[in-house]
Amino acid sequence: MAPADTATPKLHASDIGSIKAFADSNGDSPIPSSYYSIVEARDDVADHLASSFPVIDFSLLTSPDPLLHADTVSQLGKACAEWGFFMLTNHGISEKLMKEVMDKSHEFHNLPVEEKKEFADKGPLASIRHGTSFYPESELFHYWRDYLKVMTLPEFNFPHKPPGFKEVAYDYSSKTRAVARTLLQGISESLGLEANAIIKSTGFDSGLQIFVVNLYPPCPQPELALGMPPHTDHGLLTLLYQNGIGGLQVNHNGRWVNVNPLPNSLIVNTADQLEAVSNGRYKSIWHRAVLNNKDTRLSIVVANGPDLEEEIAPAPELVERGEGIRYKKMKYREYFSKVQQVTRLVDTSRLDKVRINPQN
Ligand SMILES: O=C(O)CCC(=O)C(=O)O
Ligand SMILES: [Fe+2]
Repeated sequence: MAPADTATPKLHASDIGSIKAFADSNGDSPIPSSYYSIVEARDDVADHLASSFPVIDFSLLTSPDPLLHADTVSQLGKACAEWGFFMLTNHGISEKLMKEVMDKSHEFHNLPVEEKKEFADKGPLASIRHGTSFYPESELFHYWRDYLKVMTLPEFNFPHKPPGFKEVAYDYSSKTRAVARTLLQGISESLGLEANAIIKSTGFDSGLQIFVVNLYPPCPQPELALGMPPHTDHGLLTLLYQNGIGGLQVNHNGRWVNVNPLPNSLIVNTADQLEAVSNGRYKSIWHRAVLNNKDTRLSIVVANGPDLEEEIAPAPELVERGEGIRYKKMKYREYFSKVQQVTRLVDTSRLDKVRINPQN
């Protein structure tokens, strides 16, 4: 007798190489069972919470009016403490640049598979990595997503095709870095620290930046698969921009919430190193990407981290004022390479590697 899943063979992501190429040829046929990730409950979305998702107006944070600035700093602190995520408006990055970087990112993923082979993922510290799923070699099931990940800082690297991509990506990476730097100043202030405290203690000005383009093709059975599993980001601050198609869900007090950003806004989240630096006041929040069966979704994610050689630890002022030290000191390079080895992100937190009391 034929096995029950004959119609949905257990294809391995590494054999597929690109889920976009696979989806293009698969049409509306059932998806391979190796992409089923239904163990992660999908019916618990709390839509009534979406309207309370925080919004921060960047132009008020940079306002010369001290009252407007102080008020925005306190909103920023509240957003980081309560959600660990917020939508950033009026960030000053032009619509033209955002459109260009999105168009070129899409063009990259649309290049024939052969043309992208030279960028195939050769491990976490490679400067340019193109691949599919999340950790295709070791994960329990695969994810309906292709990626391009490029280290754009401390040195700028970038694929040389399609023409013009490198130039707009350079511009976008620099501008988002400046926005992240200003946000870190506001976040420092919101913790009662000197504005440059986090920038200095994490070596931010010689820090890591990774530019990621995620592409999620339409999935004929979106209720069975995920684009990205629940995870936290490893750096300090992540800035996400999507092509108008929803899919990001944020875990808020145990419930999944759909994020519906305004056009041209950025979605920002506090990541693992910020949780450690803030001694746990600002948590690194779990998020995931869900799929749809109509539209290709792209997200451009710029992850901003510390200097790889810097030892990251809670700010001493917070430890003295608070409940004692809650995170161990760890060099960012060590943390970065450790988290790349985590395979079962569903039930383990990367931060348990540095949490002094993993219950916290
Ligand atoms: O595409 C998304 O909405 C999520 C992407 C993400 O979380 C990541 O790249 O770390
Ligand atoms: Fe993420």
